[in-house]
Amino acid sequence: MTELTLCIESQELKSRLRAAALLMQATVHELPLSELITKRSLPAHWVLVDHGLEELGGLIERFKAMGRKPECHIIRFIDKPWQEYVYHDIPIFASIVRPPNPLAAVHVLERLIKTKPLQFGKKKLAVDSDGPYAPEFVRSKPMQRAVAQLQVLKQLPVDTVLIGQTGAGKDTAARWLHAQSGVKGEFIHVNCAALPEQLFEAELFGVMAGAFTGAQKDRPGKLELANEGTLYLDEMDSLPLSCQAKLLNALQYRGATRLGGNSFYQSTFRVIASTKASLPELVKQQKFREDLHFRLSVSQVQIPSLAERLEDILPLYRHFLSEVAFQFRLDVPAISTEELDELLSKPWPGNVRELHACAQRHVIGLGTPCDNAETTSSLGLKQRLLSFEKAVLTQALHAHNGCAKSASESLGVPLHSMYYRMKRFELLEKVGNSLENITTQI
Ligand SMILES: Nc1ncnc2c1ncn2[C@@H]1O[C@H](COP(=O)(O)OP(=O)(O)OP(=O)(O)O)[C@@H](O)[C@H]1O
Repeated sequence: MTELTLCIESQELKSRLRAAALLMQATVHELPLSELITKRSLPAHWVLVDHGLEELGGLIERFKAMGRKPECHIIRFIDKPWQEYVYHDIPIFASIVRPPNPLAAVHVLERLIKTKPLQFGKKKLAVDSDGPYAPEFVRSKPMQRAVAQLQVLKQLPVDTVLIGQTGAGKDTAARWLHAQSGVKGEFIHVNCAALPEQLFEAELFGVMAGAFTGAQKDRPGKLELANEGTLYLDEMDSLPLSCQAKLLNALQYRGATRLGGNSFYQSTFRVIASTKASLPELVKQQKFREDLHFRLSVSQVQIPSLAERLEDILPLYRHFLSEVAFQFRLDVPAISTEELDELLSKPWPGNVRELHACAQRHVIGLGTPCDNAETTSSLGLKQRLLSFEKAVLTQALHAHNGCAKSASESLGVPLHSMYYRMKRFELLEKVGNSLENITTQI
């Protein structure tokens, strides 16, 4: 049975957590923080606190002095996401935003408690990682400028153009704006570069049954689907001129007529467009309509390239390492000084996307930032498959607390074959079990 000790000051939060514990059928103890700090032995289970870090200082010191993995795990409730992100050296298991009701509390607590065997003693502690613009990742001036603009624009649903290199985070920014603006409707993504010219009208404006051969049913267009939401026109700079004229009309009147239809429908949506190239430059080259450029560019945000965000590279990289390690149930690798230098000196033409891929390779053992990507990608198919196999096995073993039998069943491989593979990849030690331990668990 799960045991929770509540060291909670806020009465409101306390009653929510009591109700959550009831729903989870967990046993609850209550204790003021001062008593917890001076208690002879710490409770060997989950301790829920809502204090500031300063107030928690005594408890943290006590954990540190113990010099070993404590049996007691602290979950700290905070007011705002990103108040703290990752704790590398203090033994707080997780910081989570105060759940708004008991059901939400059950949800987060159960999730945390389930991940305990995996996260315990590891550095992946972030739970409330619901935003790409945590102060942690926005230390560079150009990114601070971009985020300040996005913060304003999330409250003003004006049409917006996001300008930036490939992989810099335009899509991320568009989705963030949509999520933060609190609109009722959906986020509808249209990749202008992948949309054949002949299908443009059908896709954007919709189709009535019988409009052309094969149109058996009425189909709404993206404009209709985006009603009360966001229409994200990705790679807007790739849209052919003929389509630009049709789009301009639809944006001007915020509506269209389905192909084969007679009636004009209206739709209320915000347009966010992304472009790699400068629209005024394309206008000069007569590749982009000036009127459409003016129509869209009510506001513009330049998303900086990673090379302009040197201060953000390390926090982002660390975050990706933790995220990927968590995903594959692998250890978070340490970063050497050479690797740090390399991370800061690479040109990163693929921007954040490339950084993420680099962290993936690092975690699954396919290369460090010091290896150049060509060397890594020139690894043979066999070697890459072996690496993937190792990651899958490790993940299954962690998910089953090191029990080879359960892991082999979940993967659908015979037990003897599981052992063979575990030995081959030296996983017996990695999951913290000797062969004998694992055998006795069978
Ligand atoms: N600030 C950020 N924090 C965390 N991850 C990010 C951030 N910005 C971008 N990413 C990640 O980088 C990758 C590329 O980002 P995204 O798709 O937003 O770029 P893009 O500019 O739209 O790229 P493209 O022009 O190629 O479509 C994604 O995996 C995204 O999750």
